[in-house]
Amino acid sequence: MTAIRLALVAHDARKDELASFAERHRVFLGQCALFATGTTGLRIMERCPELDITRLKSGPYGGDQQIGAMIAENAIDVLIFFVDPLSPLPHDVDVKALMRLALVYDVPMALNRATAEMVLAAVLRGGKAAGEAAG
Ligand SMILES: O=C(CO)COP(=O)(O)O
Repeated sequence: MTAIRLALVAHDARKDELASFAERHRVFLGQCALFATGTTGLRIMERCPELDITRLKSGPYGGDQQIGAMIAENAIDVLIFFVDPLSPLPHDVDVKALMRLALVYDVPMALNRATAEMVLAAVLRGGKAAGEAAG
């Protein structure tokens, strides 16, 4: 089976939550091809050093756009993006652009932990969330 290409992104206030999520699912994540924005990737690797994560630029410096471009190139199957809804962000337009491309290309996109748990459960069961959309 081809590895699921999973993008992981979190805003600062949600990075601990995403690192804990990654830790809980570290066995499954170990079977995925993982991509993350710079600081998010670092935080996950601190908790789960065995995970092989391709780290892109930090979000405000183009990391969100890099992941968006990967989605447009059909190189991401699932986006997990723990968003902070309570803080203003200097790169809000990049965040919106990333979400927009996930919508345009119908890539499963989890914006909080509850949804991410459901998406991973669906991926484990197979089906569209498992990357068939990339077909
Ligand atoms: O800003 C981000 C998402 O919008 C994430 O970037 P970092 O993982 O580098 O903090």
